[in-house]
Amino acid sequence: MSPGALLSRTVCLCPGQPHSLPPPKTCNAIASSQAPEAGQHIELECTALAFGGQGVCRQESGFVVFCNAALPGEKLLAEVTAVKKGHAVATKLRSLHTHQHAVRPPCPHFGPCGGCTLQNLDYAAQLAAKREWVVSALQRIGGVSDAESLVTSVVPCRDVFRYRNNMRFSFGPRHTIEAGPAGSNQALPTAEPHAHALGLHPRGLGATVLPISTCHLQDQEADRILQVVSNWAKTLPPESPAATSAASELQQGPTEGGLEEEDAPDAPLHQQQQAYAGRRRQSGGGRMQRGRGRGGGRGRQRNRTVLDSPPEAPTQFLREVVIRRGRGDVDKGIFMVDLITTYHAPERLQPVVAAIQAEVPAAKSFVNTVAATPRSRNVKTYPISGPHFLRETLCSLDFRVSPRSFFQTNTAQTETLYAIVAALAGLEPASSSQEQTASALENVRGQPWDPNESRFGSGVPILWDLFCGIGTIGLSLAVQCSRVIGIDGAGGGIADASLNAHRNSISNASFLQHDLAAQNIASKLELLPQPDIIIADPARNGMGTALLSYLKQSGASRIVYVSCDPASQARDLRQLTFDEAGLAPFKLMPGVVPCDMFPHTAHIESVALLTRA
Ligand SMILES: C[S@@+](CC[C@H](N)C(=O)[O-])C[C@H]1O[C@@H](n2cnc3c(N)ncnc32)[C@H](O)[C@@H]1O
Repeated sequence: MSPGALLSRTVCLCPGQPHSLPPPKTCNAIASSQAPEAGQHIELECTALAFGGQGVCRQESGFVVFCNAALPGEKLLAEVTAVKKGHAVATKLRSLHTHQHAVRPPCPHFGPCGGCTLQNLDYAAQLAAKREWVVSALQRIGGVSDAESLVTSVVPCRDVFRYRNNMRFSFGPRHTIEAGPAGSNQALPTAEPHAHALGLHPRGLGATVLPISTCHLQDQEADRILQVVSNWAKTLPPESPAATSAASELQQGPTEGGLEEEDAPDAPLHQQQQAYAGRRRQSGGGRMQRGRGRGGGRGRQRNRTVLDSPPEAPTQFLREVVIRRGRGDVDKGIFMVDLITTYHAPERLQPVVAAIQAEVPAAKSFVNTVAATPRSRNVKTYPISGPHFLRETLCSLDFRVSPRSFFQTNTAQTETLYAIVAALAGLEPASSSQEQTASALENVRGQPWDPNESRFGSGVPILWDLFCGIGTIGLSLAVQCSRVIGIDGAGGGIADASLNAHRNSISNASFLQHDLAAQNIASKLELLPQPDIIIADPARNGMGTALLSYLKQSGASRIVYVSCDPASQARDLRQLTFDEAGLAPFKLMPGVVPCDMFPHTAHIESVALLTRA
């Protein structure tokens, strides 16, 4: 979320209404006459990190300025890049003193890359800032006055670099950008448009691509694949100006830094419906609308069919590449490469597949996803070579992951997250082998509530795993339940989940495809065996109001709410705990546990337990 979005989104804290982070109170109090001018160099003091990783700074007058790369407590010199109503946006030029938590970012792309915006802050300080985001969202959006005492310290990640099992890189349609002054986040248009740059979107410049040679979040062999694809792309003849400008218009990818956590919900090969569009929608309504406006009619028209051959209008062929690495026992070290194109022309991809195979023998699986636009409703994935899925191991279970199925990106830390979820659900964690998991559980149990108090006897509870993806959470707990019902909107994820139950000889779990945001969702859910425990792990936009109302009137005694967006989580918790006539509210329990799945990025996972008040 950009600071601008953070300030401009409308706020309504009535349960059941869409709402968002309210603007900092100070902003409205400062007269706009005290605003700096664009281009001006100003001295700032950073007081906090806003959700999204921007430094919240103030001028001496108190005027609020959001500045990237600014660290809490730092005094700095910055250049104002934009002045909005009530706040300004600036780029850091240099620090005015040595900051105690500043570290040298190891990545050469730090600054312009929109991915690791916190790489210049030491890890302990990152964790402190992330905890503050969760506390502040609960206070300001959730209306939780004692949030400070409810939220535990953040469960850290053991591996703070190269922890991701997949990365998505974009082909640049028209411009590339270069690094700005060291430590700053400045993006500069190059003189020469380059149609075949491969990299990540810089923050705030969705239609441009920062060429990336190495990403410290993926492993080094993945870097080699990235370089092979990048070198191949450079040898291609440039696209026609019409094609690149069409792509530029349509390219409003949400993957700033390639780090969107709502990776595409999947549908089975050749049965994709709405999945790719779903991911884009989940990642932020504002972006979706913005993209639609820019894409215009052309984008909508293309959405209707998958393009099995080049379209009539000039179209840039290459869109994105996703590099996934198996980290489980079976496919450990095996890569799946998904080349995402705007139309199907497999012969054009053969040279790059051969080049990757020659350079990185561990790359065994190649697929081609065809999506005419980032928001295409019809998407197909065609196998090119090798298996068209990966096998992953989580909590000692074997999972099949299709190319675009959602799978948590930090495999090692996912086991820790799931152990926290199990503990809060009153169940035994499926895996507590890692030291890290043990300390996470200690973190949970150190709180003044006792999970044993309402512990379910083995095999008793009915568990609903809402937003289940490929079924990982529910299946890992199935042995302790009489029944697990997993629900997700993505057909491909549900297909994988059912296969995963079978593959692991789990017979008490079933998986259903439903749009949990639908207004009539109650009519679907009331037909199911009613839950004792609900685990909900929605995408970034949280749960819909119809679902929240249904959960409130369900017979469930506890809900474990896993979220990758503290703001939408706080909003939903407010509705679930709101005392309405005739509906027994839930109570938010002490022990809201932030778990860091994404070091150096402005993302935090947070797990909350609700029980009946
Ligand atoms: C953060 S993922 C969680 C997946 C799973 N719990 C896990 O740990 O891997 C969010 C999931 O929500 C699903 N989803 C998003 N919007 C949905 C909707 N409106 N209805 C149902 N499922 C939805 C996505 O397909 C995705 O699988």
